[in-house]
Amino acid sequence: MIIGLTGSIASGKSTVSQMLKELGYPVVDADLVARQVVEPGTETLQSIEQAFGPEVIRADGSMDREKVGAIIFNDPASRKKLNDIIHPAIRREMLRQRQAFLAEGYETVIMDIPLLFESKLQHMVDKILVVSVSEQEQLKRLMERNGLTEQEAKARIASQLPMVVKEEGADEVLDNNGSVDDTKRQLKRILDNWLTHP
Ligand SMILES: Nc1ncnc2c1ncn2[C@@H]1O[C@H](COP(=O)(O)OP(=O)(O)OP(=O)(O)O)[C@@H](O)[C@H]1O
Repeated sequence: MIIGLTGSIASGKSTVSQMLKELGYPVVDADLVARQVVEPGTETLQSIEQAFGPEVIRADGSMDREKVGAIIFNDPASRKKLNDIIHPAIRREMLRQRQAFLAEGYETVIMDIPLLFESKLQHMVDKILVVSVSEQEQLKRLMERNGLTEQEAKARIASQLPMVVKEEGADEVLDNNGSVDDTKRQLKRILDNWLTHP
């Protein structure tokens, strides 16, 4: 079974992803994959160099994110060009890692995809688990973790798909308003249920 793990900013996805790793599940981490596909020497980075010129590559062979950021800033055509290179590469690599875990003999694979709904990647998974918190708790945790003002934190929350929309698309919603232990108990219950009644 392929389980997609998602939620909103500061809802507790990383916390739950870590719990799943501790329980022994293999995790494909979309944020990590996004960095892996543009590591020095990758085909994707070569394509980016061809598209935007050698100045986007640093002396050590890594991508100069600031330069790339400056090029695509306020330039939708360049942004699209970059996304058209990077997004398919991320999807391919996520599927490759998923397949590698299955080939190793794992029967359940977790795909930790923060923007699962925004990127329309529902087709990659069999079940969707959404980690949810109340707006109040989300705001409080985000301000604390990132040292943001209320206004800054609210702006970040507003830039994503609303929590309720994600909950509607979920097979199960994990309520992360309580303690970490409470979340762990819910997680185990949901997994037991899915894995015994797929
Ligand atoms: N049940 C909980 N009780 C208290 N604090 C929590 C709980 N779950 C997570 N947190 C804290 O809330 C913050 C956000 O959690 P986490 O980083 O797991 O969220 P996330 O969804 O991965 O966030 P992002 O999308 O921004 O990376 C962290 O500081 C984390 O330690």
